[in-house]
Amino acid sequence: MIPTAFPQHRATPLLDDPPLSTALKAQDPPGANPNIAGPSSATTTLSPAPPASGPTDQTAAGIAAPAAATAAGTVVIIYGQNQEHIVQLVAEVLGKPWTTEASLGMLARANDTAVVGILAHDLARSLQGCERSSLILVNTYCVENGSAPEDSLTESCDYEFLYLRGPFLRRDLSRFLSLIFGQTRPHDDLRTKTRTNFISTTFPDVHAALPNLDILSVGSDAVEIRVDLLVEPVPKGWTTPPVPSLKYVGQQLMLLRQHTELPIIFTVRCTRENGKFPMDDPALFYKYLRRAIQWGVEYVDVELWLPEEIRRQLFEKKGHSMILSAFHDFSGTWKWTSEEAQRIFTESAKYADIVKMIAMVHTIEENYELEYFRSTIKSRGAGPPLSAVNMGQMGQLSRALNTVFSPITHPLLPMIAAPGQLTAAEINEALHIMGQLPKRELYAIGSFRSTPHSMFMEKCLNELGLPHNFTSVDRGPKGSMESVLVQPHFGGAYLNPPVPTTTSFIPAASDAARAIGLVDTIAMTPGEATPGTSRFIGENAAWKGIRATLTREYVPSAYSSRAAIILASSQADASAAIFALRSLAVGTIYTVGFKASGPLAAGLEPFTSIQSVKRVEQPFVIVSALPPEKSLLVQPLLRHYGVNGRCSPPCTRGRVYLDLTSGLRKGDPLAVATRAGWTAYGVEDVSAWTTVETLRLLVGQNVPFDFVRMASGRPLF
Ligand SMILES: O=C1C[C@@](O)(C(=O)O)C[C@@H](O)[C@@H]1O
Repeated sequence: MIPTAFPQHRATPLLDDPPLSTALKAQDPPGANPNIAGPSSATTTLSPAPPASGPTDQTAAGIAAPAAATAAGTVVIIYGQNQEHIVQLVAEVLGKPWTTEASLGMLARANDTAVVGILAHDLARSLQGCERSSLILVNTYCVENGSAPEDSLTESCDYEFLYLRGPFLRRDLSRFLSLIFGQTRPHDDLRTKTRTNFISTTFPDVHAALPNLDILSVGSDAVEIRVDLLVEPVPKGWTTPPVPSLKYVGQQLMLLRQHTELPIIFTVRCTRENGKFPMDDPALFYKYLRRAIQWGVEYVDVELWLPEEIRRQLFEKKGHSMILSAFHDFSGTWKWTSEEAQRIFTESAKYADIVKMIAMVHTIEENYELEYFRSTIKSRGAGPPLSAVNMGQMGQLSRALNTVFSPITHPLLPMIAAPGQLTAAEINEALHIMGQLPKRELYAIGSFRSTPHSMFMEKCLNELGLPHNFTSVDRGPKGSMESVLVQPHFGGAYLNPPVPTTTSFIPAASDAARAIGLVDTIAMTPGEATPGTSRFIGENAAWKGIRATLTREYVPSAYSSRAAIILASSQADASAAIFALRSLAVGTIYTVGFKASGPLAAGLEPFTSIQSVKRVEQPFVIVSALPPEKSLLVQPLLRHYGVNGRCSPPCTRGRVYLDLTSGLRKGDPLAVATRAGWTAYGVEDVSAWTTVETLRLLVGQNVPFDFVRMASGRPLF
């Protein structure tokens, strides 16, 4: 049983709000400038330069630069009868105004300032004589009654978003839009990891996977949906079709995507390569794989036997999806040392972001040959990374040695996807035995002793089959932390509360940690695995937790150039949030309760009087990092802007409230925010995302958000 883990948001009874003026007075920082920005400066403030460290850390985090514009073209949302709400929702998630048109001919030039909705029924007529290349057509379709869009409609569009109304809709939409517009690049993120795994799910129906999906995907960086293994239900007495229909596949994919934040790999495996898809019609493969790109799937598996023209076209049309070229040899006569192996790689690499080569073997030596082959590919330098493993019991060694997208299984799956597959824990155990993953002493330093959080960390280590020890130590008198860091097997730590970057025992700090001024994680520098001789780096995981929370239901560019307000009693409490907002290129950040100084201060304006509130445009985001006893003070602002705020840009309704306060608080700002129309998040979401990042920094493994959130003891939704 996983223990209850994180600080819980306590819903205390609503207290009366202090008036807005009292709230601001109470928070006036000493010496704050009373001449605060008027409306014009609020809207024309120069975009603050991103923090010096921004790009480096952002690249490492797989974060595409926040685009001010969504895409080079007008985003046209095609919607069904009585489904106009989806146009508004898309606009909200993109942070743009919207309109509906009866004809696209009216849109003279590419214009990315607004989202345009058009009824599906009007599309074909309206496209005639229209400059198609300046439009990005996204078909939206509600699958509520089990129906599916017309093929011809889907094919005339660039992308398609299938949806069900419900609690996941907005999140799923944000993920879809972020991917198709290149605003999140999960592949860039994964490329920086030393090892990556994906779980091959083998369910005939994704519904069966949902109850265990969180636990199934611990240790995975992506989830594979084996489309060829899906079995479409048919009425009694009917025969099951040889392949699941696109309609069924679309619904299954939508369901899976709604239940995991991990990137999805869309695989249609043919009969010759251990799959179920017949090979007599390559065009059918094209149809399914092309559709996966239109659906915004992160990775599309394209088999090498498919005609070159099909592979080329898919690669050319991949948008921001990544192509995984796949080759399997079941003959039992495969030779990694052959020229054929080199040729297969070269051919695969022509149209691939990752090349996957897999062969059935019968001797242990064939694993050594594979390792030699891997080294020859590495020595070629340029080209896509190689993911290569052997199948069969004799090939298991190669599954531990492969570092790029190792296919893994889990005991809760109905069957293994290929002979010899291992679990994430088995791979880690094997690596440990082979001396590739030495045991490390990890620490939680601060006020953690016997807290649920460190118990949860230990649980994760067990689940992942990692050999490390995890110890909680209270931060004691001066010098006590240094003594931990010099332990011979010290292998990393997380620190709560964080410590200033300037603290003497903190080793080198990452760019982000330096800009924020705080270190919350001490991790081994990438590529090092041996405790005792390793070098360490001070990191800040909190800002990534904040950013991940902020972008769950809005794409990064929704924040671009828009006003934000941060309330805190000190800059230290606000700095990770400032950094996260800067990484999203927000406009002016108004501060309440503290005055910023140093590198983070550029573009911040203290917000001090009631007049200032009246003159400032509607902020898109409010973050409160107030201590619990002052948490009440944010409520008047939430109410004021929730009801009275002037919108910018006009007609966009979205706004985000993030509450970073933990502990017994006064009032219930989250409830106030929700009632006033804000998309509200509490500290539990940020803590869960931060834990995901911390584990990744400390042990290089992915523990999905939903698993962490589930373990925090509160139902997810
Ligand atoms: O390509 C692969 C690898 C695999 O065949 C394996 O050997 O683990 C399993 C498949 O599901 C996946 O698509």
